[in-house]
Amino acid sequence: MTVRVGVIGTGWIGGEHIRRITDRVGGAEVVAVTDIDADRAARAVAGTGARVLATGEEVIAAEDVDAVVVTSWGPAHAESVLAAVAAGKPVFCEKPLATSAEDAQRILDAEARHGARLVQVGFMRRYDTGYRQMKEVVSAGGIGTPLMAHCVHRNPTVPESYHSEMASQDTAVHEIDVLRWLLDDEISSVQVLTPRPTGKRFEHLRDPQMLLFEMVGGARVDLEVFVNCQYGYEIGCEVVGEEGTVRLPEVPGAVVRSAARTSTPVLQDWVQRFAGAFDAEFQSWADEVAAGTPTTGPNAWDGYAAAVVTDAAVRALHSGGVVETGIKERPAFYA
Ligand SMILES: NC(=O)c1ccc[n+]([C@@H]2O[C@H](COP(=O)([O-])OP(=O)(O)OC[C@H]3O[C@@H](n4cnc5c(N)ncnc54)[C@H](O)[C@@H]3O)[C@@H](O)[C@H]2O)c1
Ligand SMILES: O[C@H]1[C@H](O)[C@@H](O)[C@H](O)[C@@H](O)[C@H]1O
Repeated sequence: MTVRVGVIGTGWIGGEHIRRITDRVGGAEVVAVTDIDADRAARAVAGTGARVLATGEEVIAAEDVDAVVVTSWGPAHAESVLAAVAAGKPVFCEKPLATSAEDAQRILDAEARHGARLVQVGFMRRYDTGYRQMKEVVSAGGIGTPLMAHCVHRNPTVPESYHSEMASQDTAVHEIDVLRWLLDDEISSVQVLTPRPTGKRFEHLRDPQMLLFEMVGGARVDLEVFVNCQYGYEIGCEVVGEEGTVRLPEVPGAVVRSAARTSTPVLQDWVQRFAGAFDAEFQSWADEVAAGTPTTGPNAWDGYAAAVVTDAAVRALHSGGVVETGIKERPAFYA
């Protein structure tokens, strides 16, 4: 079966995913798209045969749309996901699932009413080869009980529309998910430290930020989020255990020796860094949707748990104190 996909939001990543599904993912095709900027939607599907519809509701309701991809702005995600679940259609939603735990809870409630899981969240790092190697090591007990993790998330620059809360909601949310997955534990508290701000930022933005997490089991994590670092896109992660450490491998690049210097390239964006992970994520999603079973990727609970932590991080940013997340038990529905 070919999964016929409708896409809501055809900006940077929406366009990437449309090309991915069209050119690289087997067993799926894009048949309909929408964007509040209709011209952008038309450009995104030029030459593919997919049609442009006026609204997300029309995409979700279209009879030839088997499954929905939501790649609009974060605050718009929850409404589209809720509409797709109400229509009984599988839905892949880019991160974040929602920009508040309250909205994410509405999605958990909607799936419970539907009686089966329909939602996958775009936490693509779980499909990255390096993170997968780390997960294998940690799960096999290769470093003993994890005690600490040190993480770095740097972007060269961000647009003026990026605000201080997005350091948690849009950027740190990747580490929040991948740490829960790597350490197989939930996050119990968060504190946000604000070092001297870089001069190379828009005035309204607090950048960089340092997030300190405590896991329910007691492990501690530090995460540097620095989204105007200028020099490139860099992701680092090291888990320290009782018997050893495991570190995310560097992405290989050719070593150049010239003019009395040695150099290697630094990646510039998430497209370069995670291209392979996105391809694997979408192939897996398409295969599992075609099989008619709930997908095994990050689900609505993972999106909810991340939103609980980002809500706490936003409160922590404003208060400067340690904020408990109050995360509840994972329901059996998401076991
Ligand atoms: N997994 C990743 O690493 C990754 C990378 C980039 C972006 N993202 C996520 O993807 C989402 C989109 O990011 P982007 O960089 O493509 O942003 P973008 O601004 O380039 O694109 C968003 C598009 O959504 C459209 N849109 C907004 N609200 C809409 C609505 N209600 N209905 C239809 N269209 C709507 C906008 O017009 C725009 O074209 C964000 O949530 C972002 O966090 C994830
Ligand atoms: O939406 C993007 C994307 O998720 C990137 O992977 C992350 O590095 C950026 O900080 C974020 O703004």
